[in-house]
Amino acid sequence: MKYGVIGYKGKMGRLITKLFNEKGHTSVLYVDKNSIKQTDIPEIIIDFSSKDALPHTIELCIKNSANLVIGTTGLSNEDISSLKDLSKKVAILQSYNFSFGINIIVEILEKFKTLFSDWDCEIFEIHHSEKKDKPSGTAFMLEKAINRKINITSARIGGIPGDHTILFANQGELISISHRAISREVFALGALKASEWLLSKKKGYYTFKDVIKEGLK
Ligand SMILES: NC(=O)C1=CN([C@@H]2O[C@H](COP(=O)(O)OP(=O)(O)OC[C@H]3O[C@@H](n4cnc5c(N)ncnc54)[C@H](O)[C@@H]3O)[C@@H](O)[C@H]2O)C=CC1
Ligand SMILES: O=C(O)C1=N[C@H](C(=O)O)C[C@H](O)C1
Repeated sequence: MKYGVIGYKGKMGRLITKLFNEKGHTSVLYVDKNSIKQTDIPEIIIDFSSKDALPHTIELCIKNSANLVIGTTGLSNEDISSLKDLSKKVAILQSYNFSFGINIIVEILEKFKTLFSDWDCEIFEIHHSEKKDKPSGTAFMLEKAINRKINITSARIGGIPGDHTILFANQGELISISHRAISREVFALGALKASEWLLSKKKGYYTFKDVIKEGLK
């Protein structure tokens, strides 16, 4: 596929470009802060950058009729509404976490949340010290899956790619559900899987759960 990367100079942008090229895909659009290079029309645009990039990303998707895979976090409700509007024109896959593991945990939480309705719950997340947003997008995804207001504790320390723990406790027991990304390559692999899946779609709003749905049945 011909693809473009928004945030190509960043940690995720560089990994995505390397992986996609290794798999035989061709990068034809590179965008970063104050920098744009285009050699052809992309079929898919992949955005792992910053919420500030979103208006330009949307403009590029419309101009190139390109589908969008977006992993950028820290998006507002208005940003999500803009993406939903865009999904009437092209296909969009948005997720705050492109690992299989977190999406499986989300599925489990959605299914069993009522069993925990009278348990205390807290979410803890740890990320590398360069991460700009707090709490993580994934923590919000987990809170949404449990469907109630949950206290989230964040730490920004060292080079941790992404750790999330959900604790459920009552007076006699503690359940801990944890996920650790061992390397951020897992997110690049998820973005590749998502892009290949989205390529044939014409329009609509999808999440990474749609990609892994077959395996969850
Ligand atoms: N959904 C997921 O699975 C994952 C999401 N992320 C998210 O992806 C984003 C990027 O993460 P990293 O690569 O670690 O960050 P990074 O800071 O290493 O890279 C971000 C890149 O975006 C560029 N950028 C910033 N503002 C821009 C703008 N207005 N226009 C174009 N480019 C712009 C920066 O110059 C930088 O090169 C973050 O929002 C992060 O939370 C990161 C890992 C996994
Ligand atoms: O910025 C990161 O690095 C990550 N961001 C995502 C988030 O905010 O949840 C996903 C992952 O944990 C890595």
